[in-house]
Amino acid sequence: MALSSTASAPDEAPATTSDSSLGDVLCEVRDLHHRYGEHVALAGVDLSVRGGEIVAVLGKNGSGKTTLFRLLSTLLPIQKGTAILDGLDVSQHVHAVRSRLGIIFQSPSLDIKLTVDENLRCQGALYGLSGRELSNRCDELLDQFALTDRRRDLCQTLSGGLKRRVELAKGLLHRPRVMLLDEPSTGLDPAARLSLWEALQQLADSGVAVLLTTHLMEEAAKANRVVLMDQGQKIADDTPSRLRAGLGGGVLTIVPDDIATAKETLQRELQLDTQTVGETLRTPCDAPELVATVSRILGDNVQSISIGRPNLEDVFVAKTGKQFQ
Ligand SMILES: Nc1ncnc2c1ncn2[C@@H]1O[C@H](COP(=O)(O)OP(=O)(O)OP(=O)(O)O)[C@@H](O)[C@H]1O
Repeated sequence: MALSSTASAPDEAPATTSDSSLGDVLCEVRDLHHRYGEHVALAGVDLSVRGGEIVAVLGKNGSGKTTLFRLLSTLLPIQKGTAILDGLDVSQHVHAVRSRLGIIFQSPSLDIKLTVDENLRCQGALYGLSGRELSNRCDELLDQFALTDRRRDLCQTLSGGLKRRVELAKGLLHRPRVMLLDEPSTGLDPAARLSLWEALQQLADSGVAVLLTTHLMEEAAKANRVVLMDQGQKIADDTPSRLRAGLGGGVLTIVPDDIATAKETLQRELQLDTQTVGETLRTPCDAPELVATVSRILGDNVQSISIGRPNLEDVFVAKTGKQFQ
């Protein structure tokens, strides 16, 4: 069994964008509600994203993330509340809002029977670009996303990561001020995710407001700010490090052989409440001596015990009393 009281590997890059380096608020949502019939999908959400900022909306399946995006992208009418994009009221300026918005939805939007170039050109034409302007813009984006040498390849021959980069380039052709990405990492391997995040950071550095949804903790932890959603409501909104620091103290992580028995033993013997997270039991812990006590109580039924910093999953559990997964 491994015992450790050192901090676990950090799950996030620190939020590096200081407030002074951010631009104007380009996306603002106030008291946004949405119902599908009797079902409440959004119950009064407030949210803002400034130019240069990457904000991750993190929530379990069904928490309302996609609904929020559909409203912002004018695909659903706003029933109650307001959404302002680049100074324009979304419910009143549908076409102007669309021209300022880049969107990447969960489902792929590329025509895989066309080349990379052809996909970009079709998109450009939809936004009224043509001639030299369109050619120059395609060249610029292909270069930015390291796609120039693949421009004549059919999209069906590209890897998942490359396809996502083409989608990003496509979404950026018309120079949107706000970029919405719904679960952008879906289906990507770790290397492709890394490359996608580099591209997102470049975007933010160029002044674009980036708003993305995710249900991946490690992805949200890379954003400048995380908005935690649960059952159509915002339950937290801060930088990843401040959210984690807000919990204070550390978190005890136990990897038992038999998780159910260990949970029951800790409750019975120590009155210790633990949350099951994957194959582990986790609980807030400010007393390092608890490691030895838990080890003694669980005996052979434990592979490792460690104390580390809280992660965003711990924040979610603390705010909602529910497990994230
Ligand atoms: N067209 C619809 N009709 C009825 N209910 C819907 C519809 N679309 C979504 N919902 C419900 O609204 C709630 C919010 O759904 P939404 O898709 O916005 O959540 P989400 O956080 O994006 O989930 P996921 O991570 O699974 O995409 C869920 O309870 C969902 O079942």
